[in-house]
Parts: sequence; C-alpha cells; structure tokens
Amino acid sequence: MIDSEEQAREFCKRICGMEKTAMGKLEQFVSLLRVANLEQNLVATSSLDDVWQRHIADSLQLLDLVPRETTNCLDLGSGAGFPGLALAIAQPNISIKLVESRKRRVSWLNDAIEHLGLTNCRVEGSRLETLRTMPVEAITARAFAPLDRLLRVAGRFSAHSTVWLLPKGRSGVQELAEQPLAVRSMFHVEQSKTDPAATILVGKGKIGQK
Ligand SMILES: C[S@@+](CC[C@H](N)C(=O)[O-])C[C@H]1O[C@@H](n2cnc3c(N)ncnc32)[C@H](O)[C@@H]1O
Repeated sequence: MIDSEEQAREFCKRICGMEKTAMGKLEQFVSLLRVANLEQNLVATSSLDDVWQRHIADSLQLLDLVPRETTNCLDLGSGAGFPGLALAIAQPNISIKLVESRKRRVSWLNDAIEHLGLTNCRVEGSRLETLRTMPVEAITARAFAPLDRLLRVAGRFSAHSTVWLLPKGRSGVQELAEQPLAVRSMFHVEQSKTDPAATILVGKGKIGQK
C-alpha cells in the first residue's frame, strides 16, 4: 500500500521506468495544477497536500493493469487530467484521448498538454455521447458516472479485446454486484494501491448497447 507522498513518488518513478523525462513532466504537471486550481476547482484543494498519492500514483497504478501492447486509450470525463493526462505523461507509447465536456476544463487540459509538450494526448472537448463511435484498446474513467450509466454510454467504444480500467472508490464492489451476470463475468475487482478502501474495476470485452 502507498501511504505517503514519498512512497507515491517512488512508485511513480518505478512506473515511469525508462521514460527519463516522465518524472520531470509529472512534477511540472503538478506545479501547473497547483496554479490552475487557484482559478478553477479542478481538484479538491485539500487533496493537493497529498497530490502524488491521491492523484498521480492513483492514476499511474492503472499502468500495472493494462496490457503492455496497448497503443490507444479513451479517458472519460478527464477533468483535471486524471487518470488520462498522467498516464499520457508516464507512457508516451500510448495515444490517449481525453473526453471532457466542461469548457474551462477543456482549456486547462489543452494548455497543460501544450506546456508539457505532449504529442500522444488530445482533448475531445464535448460530451462523450456526441463522439464518433470508434473501438479503442483501453477505456479509463475515474469518478465519471455510476457504473450502469458509464457502461451504457461508453459501450459503443468497446471491442472484444478492450480493457476497462475503472477506479471506483468505495462503491466498486456494490456497483458491480448490481450488474447483470454477463457484465459481472467480464470484470474483476482490484484493490487500489493508494487507498485501502478503494477499488478498481478491471474488465475485458465488448459491452453491447442495452
Ligand atoms: C467528478 S469529475 C472527475 C474528473 C477526473 N476524472 C478525476 O477523477 O479527477 C467528472 C468529470 O467528467 C466530466 N463529464 C461528466 N459527464 C460527461 C460527459 N457525458 N461527457 C464528457 N465529460 C463528462 C465532468 O465535466 C467532470 O469534469
């Protein structure tokens, strides 16, 4: 379990591995976030005290759950950039689309991408529901929507090999239990490394339209 800022940074260093510039860019991202958060409520101000644990390591832990050969990912409701933008910094080989509907957050994400010089990350500044259908290899979503709605609106972006990585806080087990058997059998629950009470729903496969 990661339970300090020091451990969170060490964890992130390990995840970034051979990506020599990634830790520096994560530091830069944190600095940009601290400033931007004075202007708009991107994350709870109190969470910035433990920003590596609560946001950066919390996002990067998903890379331990994604297949190595993954080349593209759709991050739903990226907000401040979690997990999608943090993942794009740590893993330049994955091309990540950040879907975010709120204009000020879209501007923040675009500014951050430009400042950090990321070429593997793009913002779709609209509601997910209006996005053109395209199957992706991985779908991430943290605090986007209840599982039922999430799967309903995002199912059309999945294929049989799509990996779903859904950090779900404390409600993951319950939300999954409420799903039909076909969905339950596609997912399993992983314990979060950054919060003993939190879970990550990890799934594989195509979710059909209801
Ligand atoms: C609670 S925030 C979570 C942000 C981020 N994923 C995190 O964990 O810090 C949810 C975000 O999803 C965005 N959002 C909600 N519904 C959306 C939709 N249908 N399409 C695109 N973005 C949406 C909101 O604007 C908001 O920024």
